[in-house]
Amino acid sequence: MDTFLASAFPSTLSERRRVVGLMSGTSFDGVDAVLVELSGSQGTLQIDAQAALHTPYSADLHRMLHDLSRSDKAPLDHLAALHGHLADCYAEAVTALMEQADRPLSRIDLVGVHGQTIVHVPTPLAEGPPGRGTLQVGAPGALAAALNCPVVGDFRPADMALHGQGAPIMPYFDCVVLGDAQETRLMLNLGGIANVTVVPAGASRADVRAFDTGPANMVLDALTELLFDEPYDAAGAYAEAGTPHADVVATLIREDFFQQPPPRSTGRRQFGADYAQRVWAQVRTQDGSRHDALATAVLLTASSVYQAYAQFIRPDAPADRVLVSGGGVHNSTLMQALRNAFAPIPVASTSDVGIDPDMKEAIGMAVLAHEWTHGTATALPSVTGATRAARLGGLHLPPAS
Ligand SMILES: Nc1ncnc2c1ncn2[C@@H]1O[C@H](COP(=O)(O)OP(=O)(O)OP(=O)(O)O)[C@@H](O)[C@H]1O
Ligand SMILES: CC(=O)N[C@H]1[C@@H]2OC[C@@H](O2)[C@@H](O)[C@@H]1O[C@H](C)C(=O)O
Repeated sequence: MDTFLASAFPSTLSERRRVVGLMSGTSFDGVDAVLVELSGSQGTLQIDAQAALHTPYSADLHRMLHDLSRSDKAPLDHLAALHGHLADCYAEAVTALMEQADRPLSRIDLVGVHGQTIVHVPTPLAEGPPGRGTLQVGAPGALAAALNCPVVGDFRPADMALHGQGAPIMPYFDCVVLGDAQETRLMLNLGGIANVTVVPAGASRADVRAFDTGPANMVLDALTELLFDEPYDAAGAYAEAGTPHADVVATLIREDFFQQPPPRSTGRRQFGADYAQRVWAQVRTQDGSRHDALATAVLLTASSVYQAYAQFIRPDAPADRVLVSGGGVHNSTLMQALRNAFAPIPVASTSDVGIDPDMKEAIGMAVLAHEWTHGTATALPSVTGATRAARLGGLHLPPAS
């Protein structure tokens, strides 16, 4: 197979590649696209960021994704149509990225695409078919055809086949790119969901721990939409004007999910719009305002991240620094709540270590695709619970001409 790739797409396997990474996460806000030049592998990996672009989803697409992920009776034809439509959206995002970089599409050697998670079933359902699975839409094969370029996607199933949760998959990047010989680092991504990776000073991959801590922007966005009719709480201004209801947080944080030891992963099924409604109902019962609801959701995020750290990470690997990525870095109220919770441990953005916090996961997808071509097993069984490390992803090639 590598022989075929080498003859049909020689630049894909050249020492220094131009790789596009595409991420669209649980916030359903749009597509993050990066162009990076990558060379080396694992310990010798070098990343040279060239261009980055966020392309927002249209309001219609945002709503359709919400509807699909919320409903237990989502129409299957809508799902199939979105699988194709998202691939078109990704192709448009890549085209805009390359225009911004002033480079032709033909200069791309490889693409890594995460796809849009619609539903993730890491443990068997109580009712229904047996088995576990994960569904990311945005067909990588269609994207390969649109861009006429090899695409690596479907990063989660191989780990699940080896009894892992198939998530999180960023810890490879956190360890290889952001790990440090002297400093124990806690990487915190504040996307729709909050997730952490701890990389102890000088650690090997087996020492890395990572898991989803619970909600981040997903609940904040749902409350902002419900109460202010806006997509998100810009800079956390509404939350800052409110007062957090600490007893509501104390009640919510006692629930099962927050006690569950890692490996654990979650998503919109658990912390979607219904959950936001519950938070609002509890704040309202105490005559709280809509600003208080946002302040409470901010405190819930910061407290659940800190509680997870204190319970499951600190005993073995006390952190020297917290490095935050994801859209949540722009929410100053949330960042302040995290600084309060973690003090005296400093809480900074990944930009302090040279990684654009808005593009970390997109760069991660480029790196996973690049490592796939090197045959690197990028899953971390210490994180996902798999029986051994899988080479994450599947290769999709353009149709033969
Ligand atoms: N200026 C801002 N102020 C406050 N919040 C912001 C701002 N910009 C972005 N955000 C938040 O960041 C979210 C997007 O974050 P991000 O792109 O990291 O999420 P994601 O990749 O979809 O999620 P995940 O990493 O969980 O898959 C938005 O929905 C919004 O809530
Ligand atoms: C199944 C799925 O899409 N999981 C996402 C989700 O969004 C955030 C968090 O939950 C994280 O575990 C994961 O994404 C990142 C890219 C990961 O796997 O590392």
